[in-house]
Amino acid sequence: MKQLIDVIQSVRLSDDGEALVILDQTLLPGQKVYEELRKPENVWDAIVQLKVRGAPAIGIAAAYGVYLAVKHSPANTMDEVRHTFLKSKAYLASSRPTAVNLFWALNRMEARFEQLFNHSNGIEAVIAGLREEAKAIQLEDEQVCEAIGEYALTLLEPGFGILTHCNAGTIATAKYGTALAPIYLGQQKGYNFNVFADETRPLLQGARLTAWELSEANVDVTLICDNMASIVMSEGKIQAVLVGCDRVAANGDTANKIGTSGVAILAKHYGIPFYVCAPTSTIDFECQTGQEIVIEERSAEEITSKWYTEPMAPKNVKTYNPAFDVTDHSLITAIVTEKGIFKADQLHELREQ
Ligand SMILES: CSC[C@@H](O)[C@@H](O)C(=O)COP(=O)(O)O
Repeated sequence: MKQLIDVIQSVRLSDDGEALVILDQTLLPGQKVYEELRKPENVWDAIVQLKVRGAPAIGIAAAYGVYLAVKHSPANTMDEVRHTFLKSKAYLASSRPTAVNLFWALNRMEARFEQLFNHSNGIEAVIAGLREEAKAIQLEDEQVCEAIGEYALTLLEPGFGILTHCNAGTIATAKYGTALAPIYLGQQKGYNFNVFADETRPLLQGARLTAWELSEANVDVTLICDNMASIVMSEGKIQAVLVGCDRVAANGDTANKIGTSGVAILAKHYGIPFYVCAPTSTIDFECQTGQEIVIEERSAEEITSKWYTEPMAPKNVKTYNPAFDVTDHSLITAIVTEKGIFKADQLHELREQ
């Protein structure tokens, strides 16, 4: 029988290569709507609105975005093509600031572009090469997530209660997810995990996406409000915390969805291991500590009125809506990558590889 991870693809190129097809994550779990995006403006907008979200999925979308910009451009000369490429790259890079995969994927596309530009047999060859590179980023992400899942599974035992925050599942990546990858792989082996999903205020990625993904996949999942994590931990229901992340600094500090650092502090208090699952493309060795990570701030409306039929806060009340927070490396038991499991102070080994 086909599993959810085999049938849901949140980002892919259309069969004719003319558009990026995304699953609109803002409409889940109510509606499963796929949208075709042809222009960089559409891709930019989909990333800003979180129609496509999750660090690896954003990177894949942006990679296809620059390919589509060149493909649909009226450029006639190689210099015009280069101008189009660089303009759309800079534009897509401005969509969200925190997830390093966005910049990583765009830089990789640029390196390929320069190669093609210097050795190319014309515009069509550049377009074909960019398409190939974006597809490679997507396929590699699938393999990378599977490897993360296999490594993370070695840290877990059948029957474990697992707490997760936000959504680092199959829809946030090419396939499998990062933090949810070991849960899918464990399910295939009959591990029978009990997963607790934090609802993840204010945009409810845990309630709308993780709870949806896991229940569609027949994983035992229990939805809790963010402020219930402490009680479920104190009741002995959680044996491990698994989260994804948007950027890992060289010292192991980790930016992930707002609320993650609070979960890590609780896990430390209750003596529960806290694992961050991330592809090595999420490690930013240019960034020395978490203090250097730019944290996206989003609109007040996400806190005051979204999801409610009437505004839930006084008009004009001051708000603060950081989309991510940084978990100090001292709270992280290990970082699970496709190349193995690392303590924060071992990350430099990956830099040397
Ligand atoms: C594999 S997804 C990893 C992270 O991007 C994820 O945990 C997260 O925080 C996503 O935030 P979002 O704002 O929903 O894009």
